[in-house]
Amino acid sequence: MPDASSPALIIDGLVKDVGPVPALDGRMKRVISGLSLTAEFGQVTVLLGLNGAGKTTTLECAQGLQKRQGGKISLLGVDPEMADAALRARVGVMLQDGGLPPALRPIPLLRHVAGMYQDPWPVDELVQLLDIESFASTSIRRLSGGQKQRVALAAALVGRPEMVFLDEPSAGLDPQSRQLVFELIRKLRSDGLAVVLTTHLLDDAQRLADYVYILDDGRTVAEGTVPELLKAADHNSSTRTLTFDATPGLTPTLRDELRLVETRPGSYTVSGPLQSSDLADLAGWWATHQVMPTSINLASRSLEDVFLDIANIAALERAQK
Ligand SMILES: Nc1ncnc2c1ncn2[C@@H]1O[C@H](COP(=O)(O)OP(=O)(O)OP(=O)(O)O)[C@@H](O)[C@H]1O
Repeated sequence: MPDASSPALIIDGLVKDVGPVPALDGRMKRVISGLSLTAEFGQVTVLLGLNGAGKTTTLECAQGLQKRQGGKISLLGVDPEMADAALRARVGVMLQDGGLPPALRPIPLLRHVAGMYQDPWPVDELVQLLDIESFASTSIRRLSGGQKQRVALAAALVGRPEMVFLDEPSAGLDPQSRQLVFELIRKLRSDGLAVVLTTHLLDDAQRLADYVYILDDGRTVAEGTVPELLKAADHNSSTRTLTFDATPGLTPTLRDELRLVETRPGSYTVSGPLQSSDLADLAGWWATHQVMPTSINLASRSLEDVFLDIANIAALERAQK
């Protein structure tokens, strides 16, 4: 295993231009503007961002697949633009479009890839972990999107890499396959690998991430562990949502800072900086008016709420520039 005392990946002030772009009269377009991030061994680092935020470009620069215009990158201690076969063998990559040979069947493909490494992950074990056996006799061309994803993940891991880049590994997976992939990612983490992944599924990020970077317009606009991001958002907007079902049209009186809406007859939503004393006030009001709610639910903010807040603020700031 690698030296886990220094990060697996360090990106410092990455700048990336693409083009020439016809819509810009053939000029280049800056899509990454000074982005920095770090990925540690034994952790799952998640990149979040709206479409076009720069996640794939960042990962491709980190892997040395695209040349950068500025900044420094250290991938397992080496500049990825100088990567040789030895470095590539230490890094597993699962791309969004898979890039698998369409005519092959999954297991021969994995055995072929395994043959390129001195000490590969036993193919049978990977096949079992990702439940590839059930579609093993089908050529890759005819596999469903989710089945291809699982083969692509197995192919990224068969060389026993020290770090893996997974671009949207859970996209298009059914709930059962998603669970298999999650368990495997958790195993990679506990085996000490550095896992860097992108996803649009905030629920997945919340369940898997040790550290999250939120990208917008080629920059990092927020970072932290999931609890840190949730806590910071609580300070900023402190929105928790209480919903309850009770007597239609009988609207409780609450503090001015709280917003109460009867979303449909008898269904109420309270949002705002809810405190425990508000719950006591509400219960008192119900007691006074002899109301017994039929359901009550207090939801804490999810990573999705935080992400949308941050993305909206970033978009507003861009519009004001
Ligand atoms: N060759 C290119 N020419 C013009 N624009 C490009 C080129 N490559 C990337 N871009 C632009 O760079 C930006 C970042 O793209 P990138 O694919 O990295 O985003 P992303 O965050 O991965 O998006 P998604 O979530 O949709 O996969 C986008 O605005 C994209 O249109």
